[in-house]
Amino acid sequence: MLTQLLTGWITHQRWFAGKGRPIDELGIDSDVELAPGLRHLIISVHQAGTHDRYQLLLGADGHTSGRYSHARIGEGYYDAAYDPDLTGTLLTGMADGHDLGPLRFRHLEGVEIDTSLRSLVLGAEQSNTSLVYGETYICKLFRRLIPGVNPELEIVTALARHGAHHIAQPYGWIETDLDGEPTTLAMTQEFLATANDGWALALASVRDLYASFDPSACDAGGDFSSEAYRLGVATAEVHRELAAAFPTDVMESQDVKQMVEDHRRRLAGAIAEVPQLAAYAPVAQEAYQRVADVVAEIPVQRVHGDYHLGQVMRTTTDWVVLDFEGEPGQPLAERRALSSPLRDVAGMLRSFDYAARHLLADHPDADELRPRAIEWAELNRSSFLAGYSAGGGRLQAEDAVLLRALELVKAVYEVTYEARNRPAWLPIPMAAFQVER
Ligand SMILES: Nc1ncnc2c1ncn2[C@@H]1O[C@H](COP(=O)(O)OP(=O)(O)O)[C@@H](O)[C@H]1O
Ligand SMILES: O=P(O)(O)O[C@H]1O[C@H](CO)[C@@H](O[C@H]2O[C@H](CO)[C@@H](O)[C@H](O)[C@H]2O)[C@H](O)[C@H]1O
Repeated sequence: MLTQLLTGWITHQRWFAGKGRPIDELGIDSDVELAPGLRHLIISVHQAGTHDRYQLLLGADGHTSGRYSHARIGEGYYDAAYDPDLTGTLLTGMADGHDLGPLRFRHLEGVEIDTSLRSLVLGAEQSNTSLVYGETYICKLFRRLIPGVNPELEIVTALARHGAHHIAQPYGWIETDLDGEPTTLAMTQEFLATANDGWALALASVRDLYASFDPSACDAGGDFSSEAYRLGVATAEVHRELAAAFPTDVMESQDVKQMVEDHRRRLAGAIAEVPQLAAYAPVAQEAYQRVADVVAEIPVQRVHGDYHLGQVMRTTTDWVVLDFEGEPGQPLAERRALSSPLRDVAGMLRSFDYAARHLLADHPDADELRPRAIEWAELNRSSFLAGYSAGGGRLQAEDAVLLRALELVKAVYEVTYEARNRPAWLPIPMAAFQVER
């Protein structure tokens, strides 16, 4: 029976959020035939008081004669995201803009989608599954479904309408209604075939520095600081475009204090999960208290929300910002709430620290290299900030208190993220509390 097969299979998927807990019940909420041999399923998973929904492209084995054994779900069925003979149906649907039962396929006005391209699943499985069509489109299938328009779709379509150029152009999307709300199932964007992601570029620079005999970060061959500066400029431009495309506001003193309270609560939650963090709690508490004491108001707007080097790509001409979804796992309302753009600035500053430190973990000369790693991070942090200011981003002397606190807020988030996903990386965010700024 299909639900039994799915129950056994889903717990092994990278994107399944309920790992380690038994499934009480799995049901099929929606089952739509997209093409012969291809069904679109929305599955409900009930586990000890939680209810999550996931989507799946279900292929019938008869169609493939077992060619997609790596995507096998069980006798007779496989995950058809891996079958390029079937995934063209998604492009055709978006190109036509038709409805299929409860599913709505849409494209942006004026966009023509090439339906002849074949897909490949991008790299390793993440929280979502991305299909790359030829070298032209990337279609992200959101696996775990949260009712509401996905912030990534909402933001990039609004920015595209405003003529923004630091984004991958959106082309189309698929949606349905969940709990009475239009809910994004997938979105298709321009695939940046020749671009490199910021994390890979930064690591190349750090490796180069470690290998070189130059005494300082700025003299090393693979200097990244001019790129960090350009990234700062691009970030300021994206913030300006977000402020033009969405409402803005000013957070008054009472709300600033409320925000500080929320950060304190999150810190307490993180300590409950990762007790070693307790030793550094006073550092964060002090930074938060300074915000409550001296910051009277904060300009707020839509922001990226989970900004780091893995979310930016360098094309031949400029930096492009991806994945405006906010922090995965946070409720949609929180991810869409207005925030200080310094939150993104703080996120990227943390990312320079990550890039500098993560290669130290297994390095035989870690103690010798540590000062150079710190120097690399400081150089790129200051270049990024200089670029952000030059690009028109608000960064005044009095913003230092808020920026410091937001960096520690991000480090607290990273502590729980690493404890859950990559415990060996935990020392990287922990080090953020040991640096005096
Ligand atoms: N438009 C794009 N063009 C080229 N590569 C992309 C594009 N979007 C995403 N990628 C690649 O996929 C990776 C993960 O993308 P992302 O949107 O951050 O997914 P996730 O939400 O799973 O983290 C990026 O680091 C990048 O390498
Ligand atoms: O890219 P995602 O939306 O999945 O973001 C999550 O995973 C990130 C790691 O892939 C994580 O980022 C942290 O590690 C990065 C290096 O791998 C580093 O550059 C970031 O600064 C650091 O926060 C992110 O926090 C998490 O939400």
